[in-house]
Amino acid sequence: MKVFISGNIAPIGLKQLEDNNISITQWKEERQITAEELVQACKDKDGLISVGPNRIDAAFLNACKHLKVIALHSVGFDQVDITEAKKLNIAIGNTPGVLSSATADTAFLLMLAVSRKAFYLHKKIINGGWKNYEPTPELGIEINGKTLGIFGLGKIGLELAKKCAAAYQMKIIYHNRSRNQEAEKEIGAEYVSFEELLAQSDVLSVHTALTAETKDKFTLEVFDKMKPNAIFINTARGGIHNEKDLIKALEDKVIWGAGLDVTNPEPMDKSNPLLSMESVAVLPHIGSATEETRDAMAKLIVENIVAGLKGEKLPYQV
Ligand SMILES: NC(=O)c1ccc[n+]([C@@H]2O[C@H](COP(=O)([O-])OP(=O)(O)OC[C@H]3O[C@@H](n4cnc5c(N)ncnc54)[C@H](O)[C@@H]3O)[C@@H](O)[C@H]2O)c1
Ligand SMILES: O=C(O)[C@H](O)CO
Repeated sequence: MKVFISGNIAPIGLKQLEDNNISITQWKEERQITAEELVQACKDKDGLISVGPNRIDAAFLNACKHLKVIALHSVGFDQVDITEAKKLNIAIGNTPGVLSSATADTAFLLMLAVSRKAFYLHKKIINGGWKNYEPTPELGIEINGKTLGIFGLGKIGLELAKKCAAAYQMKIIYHNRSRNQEAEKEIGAEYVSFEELLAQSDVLSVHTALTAETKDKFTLEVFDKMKPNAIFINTARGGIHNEKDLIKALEDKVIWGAGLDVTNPEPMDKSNPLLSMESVAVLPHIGSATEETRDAMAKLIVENIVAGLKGEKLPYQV
């Protein structure tokens, strides 16, 4: 059985694939593989491990109908045409759960970094701007005891809510497609309408998938309904907020700050105005990027690939 890997996965995953007698070919270049190159690379393969944003759209799936399984190196699957894959009987697997804590940590890190203007002040030191100790004009705001609003209280949202309730006694409110009884019982999370979420959150963190419903959900009109001292955090997908509107909302002080692990497009251009704003922190999509989590993701990917190549139901099937 032959598998193509379109990027890097943890070495433990490569070893486990070899232990299962799976022959692997891997994309080693620094640049992202193109759509044409991906089709070409998958021509004689039985499975694909898709790392990064390669579009697994109808064109790709129809050009590679022979694939038995595609294991995503992600929990998100907005890059995949699931309906078409189902029609063509190609199993799609993802990596739920194992990355929830690491990704919630990234949201937590951004929340604190924004609240104290940490990335901006770090750059200020590099640029020789730290002259002496004095009350700084760049004051932060505190998180302790404030209200955290979660948009999309699934696995990652719940991890963040638990961390914020425990560490900072934050009040947790959330808006979701359905009620999350576990969160309501465990941390007293309160279900609110989307409008209430906007009106009450001091920190609003996005954790839904990118779908037709959530695409461009956060526009200027929406930011306008938030508190002027609110912090907006997005570690889900860059397409969920409208970037032009977010820039305008920050420039006009409609909201206080923003922390982003995801942007639209990715990579973000280094001239982007968000990168020079005081109360903004941006990371290059590192939500799950810890050694422990990447090892755990690789193990799930191997389980999905091995099952898919045998024609069995994937343990983590989308
Ligand atoms: N930055 C990163 O590296 C990183 C890492 C992991 C996941 N992610 C992103 O985070 C997303 C969430 O991951 P998860 O494991 O928590 O998924 P999940 O499915 O457990 O949670 C998503 C939640 O959003 C809710 N939801 C979906 N559409 C909604 C809508 N229109 N309105 C309200 N609620 C809605 C769902 O009901 C669910 O509770 C992924 O889809 C992925 O895009 C990013
Ligand atoms: O969805 C995910 O798991 C991350 O964003 C990695 O792509």
